Amino acid sequence: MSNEINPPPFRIGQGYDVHALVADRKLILGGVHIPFAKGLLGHSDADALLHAITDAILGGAGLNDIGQLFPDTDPQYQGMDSRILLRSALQKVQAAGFQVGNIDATIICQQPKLATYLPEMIGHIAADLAVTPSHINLKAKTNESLGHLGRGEGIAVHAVALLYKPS
Ligand SMILES: Nc1ccn([C@@H]2O[C@H](COP(=O)(O)O)[C@@H](O)[C@H]2O)c(=O)n1
Ligand SMILES: C[C@@]1(CO)OP(=O)(O)OP(=O)(O)OC[C@H]1O
Repeated sequence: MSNEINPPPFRIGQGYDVHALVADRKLILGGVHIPFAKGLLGHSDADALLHAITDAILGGAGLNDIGQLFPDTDPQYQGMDSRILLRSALQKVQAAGFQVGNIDATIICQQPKLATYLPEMIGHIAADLAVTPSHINLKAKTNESLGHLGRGEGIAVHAVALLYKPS
């Protein structure tokens, strides 16, 4: 039987984001303010973790990407809390008939150490995606001092999302 007539109930999505670390900005990841000498540069609050997850769920649903939905040329998104963008993306994903199954993400961050902040980030993401925290997994890795990420010039995030169509 053709997949077009009877598509599988599961879809995967992948997301990636990177932002530069600069002075005089707050470091916000997963909606958590992390005390550090630098923060991420961006049009919004530059929450690279939430942006990668937003792109993963949008990608899974075939809904383009965060920059197309929320352009960085639009003043309404300046300084925007990225949790609002994530919740807005979820509404679009749900309107397309999908729910979030689980999320797995890796934050590539030479400094600061993030492990103690991950549970709070998971709580925010779970609440915003209307799932329990057991559906969200986050990992932090250094870049072993290699390259621009290893020199602490920025933070990057890779995320995958499993979406399903409720039967
Ligand atoms: N920003 C980070 C980076 C890493 N961690 C924790 O350290 C462990 C070892 O990281 P390596 O990159 O050296 O493999 C990692 O598994 C995390 O638990 C962290 O908390 N914050
Ligand atoms: C979130 C948006 C919108 O404010 O801007 P930035 O904070 O610069 O982040 P980016 O990861 O470049 O993604 C898309 C944007 O349009």
